[in-house]
Amino acid sequence: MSQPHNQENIALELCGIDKKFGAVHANCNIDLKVPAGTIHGIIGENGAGKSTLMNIIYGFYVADSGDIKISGEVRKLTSSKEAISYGIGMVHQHFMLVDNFSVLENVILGAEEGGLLQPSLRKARKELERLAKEYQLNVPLDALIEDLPVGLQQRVEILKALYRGAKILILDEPTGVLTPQETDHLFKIFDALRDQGVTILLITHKLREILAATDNVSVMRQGEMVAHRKTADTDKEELAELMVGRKVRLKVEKTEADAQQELLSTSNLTYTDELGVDRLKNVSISIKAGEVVGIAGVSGNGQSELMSALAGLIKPNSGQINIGGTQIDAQNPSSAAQVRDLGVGHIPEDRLVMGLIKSFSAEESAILGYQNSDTYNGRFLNKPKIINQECARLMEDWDVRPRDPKLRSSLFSGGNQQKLIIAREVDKDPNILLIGQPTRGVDIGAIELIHKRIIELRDQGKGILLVSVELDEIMALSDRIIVMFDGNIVGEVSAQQANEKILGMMMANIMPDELQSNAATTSGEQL
Ligand SMILES: Nc1ncnc2c1ncn2[C@@H]1O[C@H](COP(=O)(O)OP(=O)(O)OP(=O)(O)O)[C@@H](O)[C@H]1O
Repeated sequence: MSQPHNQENIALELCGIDKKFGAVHANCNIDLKVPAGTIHGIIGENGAGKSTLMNIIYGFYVADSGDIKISGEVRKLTSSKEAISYGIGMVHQHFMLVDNFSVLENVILGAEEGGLLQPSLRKARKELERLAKEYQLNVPLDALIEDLPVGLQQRVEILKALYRGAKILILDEPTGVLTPQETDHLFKIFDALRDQGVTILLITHKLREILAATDNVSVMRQGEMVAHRKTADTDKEELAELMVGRKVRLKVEKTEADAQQELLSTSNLTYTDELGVDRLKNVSISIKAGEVVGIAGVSGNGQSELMSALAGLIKPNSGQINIGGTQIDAQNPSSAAQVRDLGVGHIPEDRLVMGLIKSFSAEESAILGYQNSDTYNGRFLNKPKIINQECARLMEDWDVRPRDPKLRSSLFSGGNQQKLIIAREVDKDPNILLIGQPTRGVDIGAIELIHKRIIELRDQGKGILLVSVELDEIMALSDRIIVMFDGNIVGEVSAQQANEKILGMMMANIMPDELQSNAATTSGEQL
């Protein structure tokens, strides 16, 4: 696994980095060389040790052994402050910004003497305007963070790192929350940074992005660095196999759907949020047994509110929801528990906010929402042995790693948390599954499993509503695709009709020529 490079041009070198968390050997004797002014991808299954390694480089964790060299010099990095002083910056998966501060205040916060005093702010503004221009990082400097879309919040994080002098920038899953357009822009920013000699370490599960954006790629598996490749010399199939240690089916195999009776429908559902914004405008949909209905749209166009309304989590202003023949009074909707009783399983979009409780053990998270059922409760006390056994069974069935029901939910990697949540919901044998972003931050082996299981559920006659920002995923799994824009359903296409161009245009509320002729049959009322 040699990595030949001219020593003088190495921005970052890791020699024998080792880190254990109790029995978990998260990083085993890792060697890595990253040439200056390159974009270096780090890939690996969930739990392979990527975030741990990046956190060591960023001084957030201290390695048990091994050396970190920055521009050829061994540096002790025992805090993020030290790492920043050596020119290392990190943009985390979950942003670390103060919501009710402006962009400018966030960038300067803690970065220089004088803090938020006027002279410092003036100086910072000038510097930020320069950086924004140089790297296509335009952000309104006086806007509050809470008013910015996630794509712009991410730019603030990048600006923050550059403002502190970052020459090596680590980005952990930066595109998970971005629209395709925002992702394209991010890659342009990467190119501009590379042109100025900045070195980028990019962690992503999306092999398409690795191939599009990086110069080199290194693969981790079970704590070890198992391969290095020049990006130009490899392809998706090889990288997937290196990550997982076996051949991975990248294509979803499915036969044509055999849609049966209607299981769920809405008519003219409307919802206005607490700020008075109309999020759902007369949304009418139908889901039948044995089909996957995908909802495509740039995030923020009503998909999340539709899922929440169907799951009984928000109260629509008007309209009807019918689940399995039971008419629900949408103004006084059943609680989430009652919706569940009608056979609806819900895999929420944000697993850390609504899917599980981070401080709970896996076995506690594995019964969330069902904790009051007789299965888990005796007459007076709950049944700890049953709860433990059930969680162990789900872990085995869905390959949740590590198989430790007692481990805190927050200590599982994102993909393993996701498998646990899906396992919990599917295990209750619902007729209808509302699935939000099923593979966000999930590795390729787990995606293969999750996709396969979703199609199996469809073939068993379940009705599935799928919301995903990943167009590839929507196209691979759905039998029908509904597109939402500004709270409206703007059209529907079949799996056969759909392609990225058509969906992209509909997501921008432009009716593609191909669909003009049958536009009349795709309005919300007919769905
Ligand atoms: N603070 C911690 N305490 C205990 N175990 C931990 C801790 N942080 C990580 N781990 C474990 O170390 C291993 C590596 O985790 P890490 O988060 O580095 O993987 P990853 O490759 O980044 O995964 P993902 O792609 O899901 O983000 C996992 O088994 C994880 O459960």
